Amino acid sequence: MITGPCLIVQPIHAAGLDRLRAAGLEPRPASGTDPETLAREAAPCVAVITRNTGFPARAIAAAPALRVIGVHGTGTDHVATAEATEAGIVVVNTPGANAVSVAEQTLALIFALAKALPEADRSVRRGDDSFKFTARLIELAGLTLGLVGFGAIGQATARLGTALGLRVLAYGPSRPDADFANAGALRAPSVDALLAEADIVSLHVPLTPATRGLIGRDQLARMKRDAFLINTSRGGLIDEAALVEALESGTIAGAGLDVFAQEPLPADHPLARQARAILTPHVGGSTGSALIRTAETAAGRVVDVLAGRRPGGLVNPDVWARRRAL
Ligand SMILES: NC(=O)c1ccc[n+]([C@@H]2O[C@H](COP(=O)([O-])OP(=O)(O)OC[C@H]3O[C@@H](n4cnc5c(N)ncnc54)[C@H](O)[C@@H]3O)[C@@H](O)[C@H]2O)c1
Ligand SMILES: O=C(O)[C@H](O)COP(=O)(O)O
Repeated sequence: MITGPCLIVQPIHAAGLDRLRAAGLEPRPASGTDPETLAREAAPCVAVITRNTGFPARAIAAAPALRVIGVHGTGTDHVATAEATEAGIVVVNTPGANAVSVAEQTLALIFALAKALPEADRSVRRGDDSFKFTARLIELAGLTLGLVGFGAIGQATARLGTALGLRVLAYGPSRPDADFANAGALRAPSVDALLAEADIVSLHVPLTPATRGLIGRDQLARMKRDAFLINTSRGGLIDEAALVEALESGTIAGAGLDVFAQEPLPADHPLARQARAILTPHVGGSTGSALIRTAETAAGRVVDVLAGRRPGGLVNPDVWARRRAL
């Protein structure tokens, strides 16, 4: 029987909490997400489950009993994995658990831009039919969708795109040809080639030192003037000041963003004033089914680690042999 408290940094679906309780753990919701609160509340815990606010080095240092950090989701850029590894703490995530939902969110942002959904909705509510006659909406079939990153979400997005009649071009140098063939995508030789050719550019790479600022002023200038940029991955992939400038000057036609360098996006942020941008608050994985899958998978992997079973989704596999003992 496993016992001990598991800090829940941000709310997760009850299915995950039930899984922890069934194994003997006591889920404890954190009362805040600042490093000081997390350090204080993680101190007695054997496990932590975190969402995209992450788990900082300071909290790791303050938690001598901590054995495992479960990441609710795929991206681990926000977790102090190097410090966890150093301390012998296992980090697990849930790749793929929310991939289809994020691909659907990507398509939702594309549709919202192409069909001007916010503007259309507002015009109806005003009782004003002028939009019907001024609207110049976009037919997607036949356009080129360019995907930067071709893992679980990139491939799921490609399948949805090809079903709509989009021509899908993808950049994923480490992926085998079979992934492209199975998803109906063409291989792009470089990010620059993809930027020049795509009518819609969508980002699906993790945030790492190599991908931070991947899309800056130069890359935006390479895009077509009537192209859209979509980001459901991480805000840090885009130089947001350059994006604001590109939207204001008409260098690109619009942006659909689910993620931001700072979350929540401050209400007075220049992106929040862009008429050519559609913004959602990091909800790509927040469908009912993805939330259940992600919470159950994260909780199940935390329980596996504490029970001594090698879990799926090991982020720091090297630590397994020298993990902290219970
Ligand atoms: N908005 C949301 O709620 C949400 C939900 C899930 C994931 N995400 C984000 O989406 C990202 C992608 O998720 P995924 O499930 O597709 O992950 P994945 O690991 O399956 O795929 C990522 C792909 O990017 C590739 N890659 C890494 N660096 C690259 C580079 N410089 N150039 C080209 N390719 C590169 C990897 O090799 C991999 O194939 C996650 O890292 C996460 O940050 C956001
Ligand atoms: O990387 C991911 O999977 C998402 O960013 C998950 O974020 P969430 O747990 O806050 O939904």
